[in-house]
Amino acid sequence: MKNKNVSMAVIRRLPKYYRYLSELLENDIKRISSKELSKLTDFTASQIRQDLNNFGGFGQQGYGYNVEDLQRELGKILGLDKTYRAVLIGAGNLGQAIANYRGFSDSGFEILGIFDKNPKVTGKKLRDVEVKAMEDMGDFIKENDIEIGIICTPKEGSQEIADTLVESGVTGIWNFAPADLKVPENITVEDVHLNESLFTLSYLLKEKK
Ligand SMILES: NC(=O)c1ccc[n+]([C@@H]2O[C@H](COP(=O)([O-])OP(=O)(O)OC[C@H]3O[C@@H](n4cnc5c(N)ncnc54)[C@H](O)[C@@H]3O)[C@@H](O)[C@H]2O)c1
Repeated sequence: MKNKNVSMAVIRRLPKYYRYLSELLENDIKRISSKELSKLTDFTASQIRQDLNNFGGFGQQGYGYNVEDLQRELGKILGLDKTYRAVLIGAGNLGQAIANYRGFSDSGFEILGIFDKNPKVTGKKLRDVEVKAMEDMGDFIKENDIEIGIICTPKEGSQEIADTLVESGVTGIWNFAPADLKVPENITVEDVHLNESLFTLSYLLKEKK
């Protein structure tokens, strides 16, 4: 599969293709042209063909794409054909919402451990997972072969949490804290900065007036 040096812009479009293809499959639609996929996704047909060609191309001239094959292959490209073992830190409003959402575990992201520094929160259960004290996190990560850390704490303390995650063997961080974490090169951080997204909306609304 020729997926070396694929740009981040392409990678960021793949989940959207995957989502629409999954919906098509649910609706029992067996094939789709890049033109039809373009109408759904708002990407141009040539963009779609170019994007998919990065990975070897899956369409056939005059036929389009086989929805099931393409969805499965994109799933593999996105790494969704395996399960991921994760811990979540910060069992507050956001942490609880994420831990309670079944969609993530259905996609193969299993939250096996939840940690919080507040003793009033530790001992409580979120979807059968007991919230543990931060002191227990390092050993838990090592013993349970955890790959992903989900940070749902305030900015303060988030860098120290990231450091502990990395020292303990985590290789991916899903970061909801409004902080730019410093991590070694071999560690992948995906930030979800909800406020920044909201401020972009605010800008775009202002520009329309
Ligand atoms: N709640 C949302 O919808 C939302 C929206 C946008 C951004 N965020 C961001 O997500 C983060 C969490 O927000 P929230 O609303 O869930 O906050 P919250 O105050 O409800 O929960 C934070 C939890 O983290 C724990 N915590 C704090 N510092 C810690 C540390 N150093 N180690 C371990 N645990 C620690 C607290 O005890 C608490 O249980 C914040 O950074 C916030 O900016 C949340």
